[in-house]
Amino acid sequence: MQGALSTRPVLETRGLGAGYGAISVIRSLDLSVEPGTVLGILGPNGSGKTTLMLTLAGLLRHQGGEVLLDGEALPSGRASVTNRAGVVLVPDDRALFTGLTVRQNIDIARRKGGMSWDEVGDMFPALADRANQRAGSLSGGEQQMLAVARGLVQQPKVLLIDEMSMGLAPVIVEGLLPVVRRIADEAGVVVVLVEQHVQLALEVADQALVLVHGDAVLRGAAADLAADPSALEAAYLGDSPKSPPAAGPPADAAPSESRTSP
Ligand SMILES: Nc1ncnc2c1ncn2[C@@H]1O[C@H](COP(=O)(O)OP(=O)(O)OP(=O)(O)O)[C@@H](O)[C@H]1O
Repeated sequence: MQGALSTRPVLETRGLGAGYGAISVIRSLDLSVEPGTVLGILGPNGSGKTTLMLTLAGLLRHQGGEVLLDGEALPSGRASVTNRAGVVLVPDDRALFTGLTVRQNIDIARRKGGMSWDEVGDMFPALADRANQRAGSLSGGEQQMLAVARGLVQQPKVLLIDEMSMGLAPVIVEGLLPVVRRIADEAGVVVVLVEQHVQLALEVADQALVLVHGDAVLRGAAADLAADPSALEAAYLGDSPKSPPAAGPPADAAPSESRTSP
């Protein structure tokens, strides 16, 4: 995968299995992601994207295989150890302290060596302007910025962003995604981005994979995937050698024309 800073992967999974108790969702997933790479995780509803993120974050135990950070295996199902090692999740519900101000949300999360308030303000001017506003009174887009900023001040090596666009209009998402690119380019952070707006995700990502029923049915350079919407659509519909043809996802789960066409 592309990586401006080094060719040594920061994040790897080897034969990773994930799920819930007796339920297997992800089967034997291999990933290798280099510094400064944005990896887009795509796929229809229920395909295992959030399950993967929770497992990478240590919130779910592995069902098999391993997750490695800088070549060292992370313990299975140990969220605080994983977080301290540098894998930081921005959850889809954003999990902000809504009664606290923007600045307080940042200050609580900051780790030694993490981004300063001025650096946060440089990356998110809208947050700097609202330092003393309660997080609960921010707009959805501003709350998402705050959730990402709170992740950044934890000095992540890997930032897992689950559904940045949840509840947001595409135009707002379009404004947020360049920040994701900056995070990867300027800080060398690996960003793993789950995103329903396929085309927007492919514009910002270096690499992408499509999960369907827990299998990576299509993966490659984001630009290549964006250039071949029919392959992408076929992958969503389960029409792939690695995934037997299935009834297909619900109609609203398949990428719409506006999402897949370049
Ligand atoms: N706590 C749970 N217990 C059992 N099964 C679960 C649990 N959470 C999720 N699942 C199942 O795991 C599968 C994958 O769900 P997951 O949330 O990872 O999908 P997703 O790709 O993130 O979907 P979406 O795009 O709708 O958010 C689904 O079949 C879901 O029903």
